[in-house]
Amino acid sequence: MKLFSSVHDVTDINALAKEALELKRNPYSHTHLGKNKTLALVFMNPSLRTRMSTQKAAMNLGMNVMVLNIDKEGWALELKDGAVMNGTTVEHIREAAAVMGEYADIIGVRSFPGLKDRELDYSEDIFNKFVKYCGVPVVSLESATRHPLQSLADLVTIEELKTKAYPKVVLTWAPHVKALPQAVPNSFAEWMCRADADFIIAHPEGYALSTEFTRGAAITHNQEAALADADFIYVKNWSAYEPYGKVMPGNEDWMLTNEKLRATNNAKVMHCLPVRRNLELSDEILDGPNAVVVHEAGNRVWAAQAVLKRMLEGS
Ligand SMILES: NCCC[C@H](NC(=O)CCC(=O)O)C(=O)O
Ligand SMILES: NC(=O)OP(=O)(O)O
Repeated sequence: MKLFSSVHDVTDINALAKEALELKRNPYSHTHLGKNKTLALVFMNPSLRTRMSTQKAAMNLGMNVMVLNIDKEGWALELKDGAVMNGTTVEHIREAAAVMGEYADIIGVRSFPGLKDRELDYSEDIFNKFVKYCGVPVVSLESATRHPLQSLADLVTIEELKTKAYPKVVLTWAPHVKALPQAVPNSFAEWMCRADADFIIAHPEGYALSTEFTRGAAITHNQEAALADADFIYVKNWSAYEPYGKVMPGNEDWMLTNEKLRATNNAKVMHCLPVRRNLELSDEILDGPNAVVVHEAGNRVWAAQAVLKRMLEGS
């Protein structure tokens, strides 16, 4: 594997999830694989889980890891080709990415969307320029439109905890005070559309995701109907795709509560984290027996380790 940017870079998602679970059972089975290999993690935005779980995964494989918070610690990056750099940007991504490729065998990149210009965000300009200029395998640590390491960990979690071959999985929109990216729901949808699951998306009017990611999913504005008999509920806020990046007033009643859980099949509640308590998800759910969010975050290690292992193997 030379690139892990979306579900399209994986031929068999179930085999990859199985490999992640094998690594969970035997984390140090491949410590020789990463000997004298270096992973560089480049962050343009904050991170707790992605940063620590990917570092841990690399260490389990015997790799060395370097982290650069390029937004705070690097030179201001220029992205535009042909730019006359007489303003605030100091270094072009062409040199920056190429230089990092001299120091690392694999590079991870986190680059959130600006949520102002849809065409620019959905072109994955920053992520694709890293891929183009660094010259080594690249793994997405959440890009403008996708978060595949999260989605793989989510698939692993569902495979691990499901009690039937074909569980009902509901992705439900949740309230928030800010405009958030569509990357996590886009990505979860495109993985779930290929998973062994009955997959439904519930969101208020105005929050339809791009059909590029949701093709094959059932979509409804009726949260109550969607939650009926659900085995897994994936809670996430996102801003509108059209009009791009907007947040509509209202819809506070979309927060998941114990009352809403009653109609489900004792559903396990998932969230990628970080989660804003009592806005996106109630205390009673997060502190109750149905929440699997910490377990899910734990699985980020095995997802990252399976991907890094394949990159190191060149398979
Ligand atoms: N990597 C996990 C999610 C990252 C991001 N959440 C956030 O930016 C939360 C910010 C806040 O709650 O203020 C998102 O939704 O894509
Ligand atoms: N879920 C997730 O990606 O968390 P971080 O943003 O903390 O990495």
